Amino acid sequence: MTKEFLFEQIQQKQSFLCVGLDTDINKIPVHLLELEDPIFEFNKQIVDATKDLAVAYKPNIAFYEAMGAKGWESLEKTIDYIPKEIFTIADAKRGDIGNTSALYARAFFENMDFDSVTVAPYMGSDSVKPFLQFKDKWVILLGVTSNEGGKDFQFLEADGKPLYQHVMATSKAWGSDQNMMYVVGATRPEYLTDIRKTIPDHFLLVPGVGAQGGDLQEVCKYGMNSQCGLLINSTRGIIYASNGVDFAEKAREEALKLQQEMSLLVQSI
Ligand SMILES: O=c1ccn([C@@H]2O[C@H](COP(=O)(O)O)[C@@H](O)[C@H]2O)c(=O)[nH]1
Repeated sequence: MTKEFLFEQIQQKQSFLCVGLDTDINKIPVHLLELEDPIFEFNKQIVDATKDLAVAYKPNIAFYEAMGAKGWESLEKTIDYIPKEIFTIADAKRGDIGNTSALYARAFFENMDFDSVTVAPYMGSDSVKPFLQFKDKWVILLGVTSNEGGKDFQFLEADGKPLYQHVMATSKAWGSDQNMMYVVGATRPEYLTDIRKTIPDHFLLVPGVGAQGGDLQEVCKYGMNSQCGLLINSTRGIIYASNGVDFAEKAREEALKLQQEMSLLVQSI
């Protein structure tokens, strides 16, 4: 998917919501467990209930890998089911020596038809560049993560700048704002002004709204750009709003609350 198309979708839907699909067999409603593929059935109903409100879906690969071969099957069916105009993110946090990264890239971009994959920058350029060889596919590089432990390394100073700034300033030359995005946690909006000085035009994937307590307005105040520039992810706050038979309906209600807030913000661009 191109950046222009993504922005068109944001304008059309008045939304920059990314719904996380971290589907945990132990958390889904019990009535689904008697079905052949409960994980896929859950995802299908979440997608059906939210697809007019979301511009992206983000399955976290851990939730599928943990289920073995059956989990990969549910993931493949989910990706095939999501409408093509919706941006898909394999939240896999991959990255390895070049020839290994090339195979990770094939797994998500050729074997499965994801639009993007999250990649950890720690192993440097040759671990990231193989993911950038695919037309209209995206790398989403970890920048400033939302978790408490993110501060263990990401803010350490080198040459007067925090490590995450080195990551962004160096890596942006490996691709462009047409094939790279960065993860910036919603729990750390105070870094967005500085981040926008380094990468004014790139899209940011922002997890941490909802269950982790990140604030949508704060993120938008400092992180939005003229093409929106943000994909805001909420997972547990949406998909586990209820664990009863009304789970999809309640998920829609939560997604709608965020979309309505986003609509006003899109209009202000
Ligand atoms: O810095 C990061 C990077 C990734 N994540 C992932 O996003 C979702 C968040 O889920 P919530 O339920 O909305 O908290 C999840 O898949 C994380 O692994 C992140 O939270 N922070």
